[in-house]
Amino acid sequence: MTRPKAVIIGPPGSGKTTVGSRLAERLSVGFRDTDADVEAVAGKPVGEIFIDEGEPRFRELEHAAVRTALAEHDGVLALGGGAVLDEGTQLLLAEHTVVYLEVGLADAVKRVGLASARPLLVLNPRSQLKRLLEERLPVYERLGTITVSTGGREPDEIVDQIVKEIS
Ligand SMILES: Nc1ncnc2c1ncn2[C@@H]1O[C@H](COP(=O)(O)OP(=O)(O)OP(=O)(O)O)[C@@H](O)[C@H]1O
Ligand SMILES: O=C(O)C1=C[C@@H](O)[C@@H](O)[C@H](O)C1
Ligand SMILES: [Mg+2]
Repeated sequence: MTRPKAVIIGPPGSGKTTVGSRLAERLSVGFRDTDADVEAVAGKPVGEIFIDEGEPRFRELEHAAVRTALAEHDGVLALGGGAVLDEGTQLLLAEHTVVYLEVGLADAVKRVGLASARPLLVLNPRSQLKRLLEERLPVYERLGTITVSTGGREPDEIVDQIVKEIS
């Protein structure tokens, strides 16, 4: 059965795209990101989907993208930051190697920057991120089969740890 070598989850700014793509290079496998898959299906960037069609529609498209990617991708798969909130997605993840990238509020704020392109963080990135972390941390913790701390660590060092833990 085809399945990803690793599925990467975590909050915005945890480094899912950055670390996930380097992990894929290191393992010589393909990298896929469900945010990009949703953008390809919708024909527009995530931010525009939120504005034109609303968050519930984005979440529907995202769940479909996760289901498809889990079934057909055999490399490294990064999920959008909020994908894990969907109960159907939580069930699908139960059979996978799920890497949770842990990040604290201060680092996440620094990494997403003040002028964020992320639709959920446009108004007040710090307070939005704080609320989002509080709400989601228990879910990330529960779903991660491997938890990797990213604070004060370079992406390549994080990749080293993941490679060790999944092999
Ligand atoms: N370990 C790290 N140390 C320092 N900066 C990092 C680290 N990981 C990622 N970054 C930087 O943080 C920013 C956000 O990273 P990235 O886009 O990979 O996060 P993400 O988890 O994919 O976010 P999103 O959920 O919004 O897609 C980028 O500018 C990236 O270069
Ligand atoms: O954390 C979230 O809810 C999001 C994270 C991004 O990856 C995108 O999926 C979108 O901006 C929503
Ligand atoms: Mg990303």
